[in-house]
Amino acid sequence: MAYICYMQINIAKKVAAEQAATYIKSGMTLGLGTGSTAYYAIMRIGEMVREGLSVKAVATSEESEELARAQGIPIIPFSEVDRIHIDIDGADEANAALQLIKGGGGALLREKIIAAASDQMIVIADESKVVAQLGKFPLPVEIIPFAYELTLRRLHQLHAAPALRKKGDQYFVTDNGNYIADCHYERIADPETLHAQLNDIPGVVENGLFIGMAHLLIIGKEDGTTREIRR
Ligand SMILES: O=C[C@H](O)[C@H](O)[C@H](O)COP(=O)(O)O
Repeated sequence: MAYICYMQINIAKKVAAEQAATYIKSGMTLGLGTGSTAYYAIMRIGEMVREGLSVKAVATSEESEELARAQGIPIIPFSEVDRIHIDIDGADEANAALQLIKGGGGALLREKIIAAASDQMIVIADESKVVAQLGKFPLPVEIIPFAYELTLRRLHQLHAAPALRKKGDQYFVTDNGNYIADCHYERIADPETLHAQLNDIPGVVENGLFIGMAHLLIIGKEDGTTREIRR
């Protein structure tokens, strides 16, 4: 996924991202998400920095870090992070309880570490991401390459119908050097239980269910308006 490909403006994603940016204040440390919606947030924060906003940031992926630096957003090492005030990130699916599926771009592990360390996680999405029940979007599960065949077997036992993600004719490799198994559930009736079952498998590093992490969901619409759901 290269940010350079977002040439055609997506109004719904852009307005959600820009609304999220209104919560940012000078002096804050920010978490910067990954993906085509987070892209608009990083671009807006870059503009705000150039207009005089004073913030520091950490990024959830190499590509978001690169984009942020190019936009003039100061990126700090984690050793210098005291607290992260606001994390702004996208989602592949979100329900009304603000439970999420993330990791469509493969950044779920770093995204979850940063979301968990943030005072507030703001999720930005267009309307197509809002669902009654999670699961139609294949759930990304990050697994280590060692003995991945055995880990996939364990995922099969959880009825995940896992498919190892590919990039061209190679396996997709995350920023952490791991693989992604996309798990096809169609409907996830009990996200909490599944989250625990997946992370209990040796070889699974993390899964893309984000439960109890998001505080605010900002939904952007094509007509340029936004709607907010708070937890
Ligand atoms: O790994 C990627 C992230 O979880 C993204 O935030 C998620 O896939 C949503 O991406 P997008 O905004 O491009 O739909």
